[in-house]
Amino acid sequence: MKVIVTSNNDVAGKKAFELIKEEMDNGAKILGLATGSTPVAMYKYMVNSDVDFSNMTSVNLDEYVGAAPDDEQSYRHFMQVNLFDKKPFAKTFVPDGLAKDPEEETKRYNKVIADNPIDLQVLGLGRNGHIGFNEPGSPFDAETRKVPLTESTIEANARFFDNEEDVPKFAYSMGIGSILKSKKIVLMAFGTEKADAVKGMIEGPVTNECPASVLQQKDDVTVIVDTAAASKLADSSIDEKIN
Ligand SMILES: N[C@@H]1[C@@H](O)[C@H](O)[C@@H](COP(=O)(O)O)O[C@@H]1O
Repeated sequence: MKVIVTSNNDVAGKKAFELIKEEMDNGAKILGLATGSTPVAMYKYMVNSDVDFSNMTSVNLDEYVGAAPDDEQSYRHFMQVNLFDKKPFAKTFVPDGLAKDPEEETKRYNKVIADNPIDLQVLGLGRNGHIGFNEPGSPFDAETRKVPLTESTIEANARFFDNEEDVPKFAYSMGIGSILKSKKIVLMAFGTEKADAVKGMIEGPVTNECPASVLQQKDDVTVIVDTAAASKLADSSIDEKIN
């Protein structure tokens, strides 16, 4: 695990974009993408670059169950607005929040992941250490499935909805087992509210109580955090600082 601390999330987004570009120069064709506020700066750098993504495929981590693609809070909508509408990809996959049969949808999405092995997976981090929507307690070998969201995640994501009651209670999420199959991982986390999760992920025991801690066992993981999210880390955990 390589840990980079940046002065702010814009610098982090630029660094993550550069890592994507580097992988594309090395032949990467399939990106695993994430939503949330964390990757927004990275998408801005992608959109404002002269990089051509029209031969690329993307596979997103998750989607709210019940969210229509054009719902403003759906992750499909987020991806269209922040990236795909401005930088077209050849193919983009996001779980279908409106799927009638959850079991069929998870099977379909597992086939999408198997058919499109991810070269580089971008991740954010939940305040409780979740990745995708793999909440504490999630098995490390899980594939895509329908998962209940924890109170902490519902509360954290309420800022995107008019009322907390409107936050969906379930999501489709790529499982940790599938995430670990990607060749490389870039995880970003910003702000003091992520500092405990960042510490657990990097310095804590590997336990599914902090799902992201499993990344300690994977090669080729780059963690990019701002100074606030890094505030509880020991100096010895930090490999590089970028201002
Ligand atoms: N399912 C998403 C995750 O994919 C995201 O990484 C995380 C952090 O969100 P944010 O980046 O808005 O802090 O929580 C959400 O619940």
